[in-house]
Amino acid sequence: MKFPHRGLYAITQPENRTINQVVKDVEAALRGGATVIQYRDKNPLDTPHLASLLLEICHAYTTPLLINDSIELALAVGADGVHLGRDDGEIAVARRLLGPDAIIGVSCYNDVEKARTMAAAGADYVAFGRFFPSGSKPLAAPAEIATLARAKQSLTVPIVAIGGILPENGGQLLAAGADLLAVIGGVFDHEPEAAARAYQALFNHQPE
Ligand SMILES: Cc1ncc(COP(=O)(O)OP(=O)(O)O)c(N)n1
Ligand SMILES: Cc1ncsc1CCOP(=O)(O)O
Ligand SMILES: [Mg+2]
Repeated sequence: MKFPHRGLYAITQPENRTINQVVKDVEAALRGGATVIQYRDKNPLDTPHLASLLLEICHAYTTPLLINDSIELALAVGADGVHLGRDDGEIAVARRLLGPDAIIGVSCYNDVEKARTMAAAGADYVAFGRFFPSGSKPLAAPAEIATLARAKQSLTVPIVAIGGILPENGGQLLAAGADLLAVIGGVFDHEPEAAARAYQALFNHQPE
């Protein structure tokens, strides 16, 4: 499955939720128009089981499911790809294990030079952030909105922005150069279908 060029990138929030609730919430986000789902679970209960359920529902909506942090889990469940941060493994290893069609995304924080290196190494998208204070990851280091504009000038892979993004503040990130908005709390701390629609509306106001 291809990584989209724009849209809402919804990331799961399984803490204090049942497996059924997470699946229902992800389906609601998909109904609302989420274009990518990432399974991110820092305190897993039954990770392969939940990941497989999410993969099934994502594919029913022809939407890719990426796995956060774990190349092994992505391989085990046949996910569409993986998201790697600075301590999560190498692009080359992910590519070798997951294959040429896998979507491999990387965190670049506030570092455009790193993003160029990662894109040259085969990353399918690069992510910058956090742009606004994030309740989901309070200690995430800040990134500057100007970084998005600099990234846009020198990168051809899609640019993802993350961190404290709401329908009210996402537009400025798109205007600065982000292609996708990655969101946890703004979608899953609310009714996810309506929340996803509110983000999707931002893309209707941006030039292609
Ligand atoms: C789309 C996207 N961007 C950034 C991150 C953060 O990755 P990382 O720095 O590895 O932090 P954790 O999410 O693992 O806490 C992400 N997950 N997704
Ligand atoms: C995983 C991650 N990396 C930087 S901020 C963040 C959390 C984003 O969640 P939220 O959209 O709730 O701020
Ligand atoms: Mg990580």
